[in-house]
Amino acid sequence: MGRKIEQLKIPLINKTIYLDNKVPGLILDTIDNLNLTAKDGRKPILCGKKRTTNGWHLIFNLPPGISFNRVKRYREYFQDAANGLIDLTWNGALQMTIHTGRLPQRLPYCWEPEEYTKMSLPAPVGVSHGGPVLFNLTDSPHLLIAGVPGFGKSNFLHVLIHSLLSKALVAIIDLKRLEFAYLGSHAALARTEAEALALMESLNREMERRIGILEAAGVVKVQDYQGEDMPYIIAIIDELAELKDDRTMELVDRITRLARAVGISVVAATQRPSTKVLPGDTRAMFQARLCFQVADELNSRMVLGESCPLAAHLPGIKGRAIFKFGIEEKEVQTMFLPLKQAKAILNKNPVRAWNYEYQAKRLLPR
Ligand SMILES: Nc1ncnc2c1ncn2[C@@H]1O[C@H](COP(=O)(O)OP(=O)(O)OP(=O)(O)O)[C@@H](O)[C@H]1O
Repeated sequence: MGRKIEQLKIPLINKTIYLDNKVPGLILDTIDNLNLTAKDGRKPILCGKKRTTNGWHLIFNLPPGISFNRVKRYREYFQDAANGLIDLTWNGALQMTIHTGRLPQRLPYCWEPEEYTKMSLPAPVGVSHGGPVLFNLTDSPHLLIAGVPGFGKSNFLHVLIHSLLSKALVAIIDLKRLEFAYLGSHAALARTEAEALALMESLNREMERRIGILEAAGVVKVQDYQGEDMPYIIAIIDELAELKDDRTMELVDRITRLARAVGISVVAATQRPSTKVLPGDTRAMFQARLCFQVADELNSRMVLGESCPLAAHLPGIKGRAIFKFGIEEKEVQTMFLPLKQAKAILNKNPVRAWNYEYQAKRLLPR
């Protein structure tokens, strides 16, 4: 994990809750009340407990007849009882990590990609109860962002773009036309349906070209290719629901299915995560999900998966979201990058112009 974000030192605002001695007892009461017992009447046995900087860590032995999956189904009840977020893992015993500290309500933008030398394309998400959260975009190339208006989707896109500009080419579909205009000379911008289609077509051509080159070189992914410079490309779509053209959506689907190996990622944001906006098959290609406040549990489950209603119960704090990557779900506070600061950063530090000039012709006829 990088030093820069760790240095921010997550303030634990509500220490009275986090110091609450009653949490292990409340979890045991919940086990009783849920009647979480095997057929022979045996219950999970608490065999270890310790305080952490951020809450509690409890270890349970499960008797035969109670599976880890069965306990996981009751996670919401344990969270309500402990008034915190709970991670459940299994390593021969049930590990229950309870986060009862509170996250900061605002986290200023602070990012140095050079510190993450082991990741080819590090993307910052924010901080969780466990510390900084970031992921390697090349491991999980596509990211879906959702949430009702006004809680931080666009701000997160600015954070992501600024964090990646020095390492990747960025193409943006912004049919709302205003939000990303200031990036006009740093990224390929598509602001009409026709430009969005042209952008997706050229990304598709670039994908095919790269697949051909890798095939001829006998390598399976861009990271292993030693020939011509093939920068990572991030295609950002702000408000997926605005893309009405079937052909554009077909190309989005094709790129999410085939572009992983050739260094092209799609990051799509939407207020409306329904299957009409994003069909199930395409949705499955987005392995990383970031969900800000949503209207109800149904919407949360649509974005984060059947078992995750958490985004419907987020506190009404701007920038607060649930990040899901693989089986991990984390409540995060995302970084805040006001537009004025974003512009100032660009003016001070014109990024990657050489690469942009070289590749832009392929990305978008301007
Ligand atoms: N991470 C954050 N930390 C603190 N405040 C934030 C954060 N993200 C957004 N905000 C605040 O919330 C406001 C709305 O954010 P943003 O425009 O990103 O929301 P949105 O979900 O994209 O809404 P829309 O769908 O209408 O574009 C911002 O103007 C800013 O004041």
